[in-house]
Amino acid sequence: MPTMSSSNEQPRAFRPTGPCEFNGQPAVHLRSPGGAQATVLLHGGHVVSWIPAGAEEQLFLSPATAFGEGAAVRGGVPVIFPQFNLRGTLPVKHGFARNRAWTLDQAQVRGEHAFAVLRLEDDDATRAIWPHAFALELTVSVDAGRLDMELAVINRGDAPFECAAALHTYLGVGDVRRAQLEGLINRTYLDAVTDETREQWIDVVTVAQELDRIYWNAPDQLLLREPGRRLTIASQGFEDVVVWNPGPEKCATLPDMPADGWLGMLCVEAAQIGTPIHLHPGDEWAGMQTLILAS
Ligand SMILES: O=P(O)(O)OC[C@H]1O[C@H](O)[C@H](O)[C@@H](O)[C@@H]1O
Repeated sequence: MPTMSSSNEQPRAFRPTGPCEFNGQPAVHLRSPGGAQATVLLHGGHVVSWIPAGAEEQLFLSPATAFGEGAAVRGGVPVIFPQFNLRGTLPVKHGFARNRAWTLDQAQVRGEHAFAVLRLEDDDATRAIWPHAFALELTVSVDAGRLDMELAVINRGDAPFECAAALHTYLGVGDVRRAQLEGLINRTYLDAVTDETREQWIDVVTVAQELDRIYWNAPDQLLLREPGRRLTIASQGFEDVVVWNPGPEKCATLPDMPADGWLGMLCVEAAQIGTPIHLHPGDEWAGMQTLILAS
């Protein structure tokens, strides 16, 4: 059941950097000295809002999403770990990181940035379905027109493990049918709708119906264009990019989306799927996605 906003929440326009509540859930708010803001739920280590300085909300968050224990929030930036979709042995789609309570390590303003570090470690419940000792560290930072999200995976155990990871970013758009994603030309992708491997022959990806693609070894910089907006989507460490929109028919079957919700979103996900992350005991892997709004 979706929970409603609690009336004693501080209006977002005045929230400083530090712990807060978002829709009744524990969260951390970031505010840079220049006025850029982001909000991250402790549940899932889930970025639910990013407002660059002097601009509007850039992320999509479904008005019908559930919040709270066990929920997978629809929108924002779900953290996908240790499995992407059902591509692996776990029975849980997209793994368990998005469904669990993370802890807040720190939230600070430093120079022009405001940043927070959140952490998730293995426990009895995670080891019951994935028998490895791990830590995830998510660092979220805002500065002017820029959002950086870095996900680190650490092997805390005494045996190697393999995993996948992704930052499943839901970008908000005015009308997805008028949005263009540029930069994927000549890349090979798996079309997950038809289960076929294809080549991207033109430079622009547009959405008119369900679109679900994993681009392998994607470039580290893409551009989202729509009327009045240019947003650069950069990544480091993540080799793949997933582009997803449910389209009208699939959207109508999603209980946590309004029927026309697909028009207002485009997922551009920084992902490590094709070549699994392989970590020896004590090793660490990190990947970053950066969003930059052109002024
Ligand atoms: O509904 P969810 O479990 O959040 O998954 C939402 C979507 O995530 C990714 O983008 C996958 O490529 C899609 O196949 C999936 O439908």
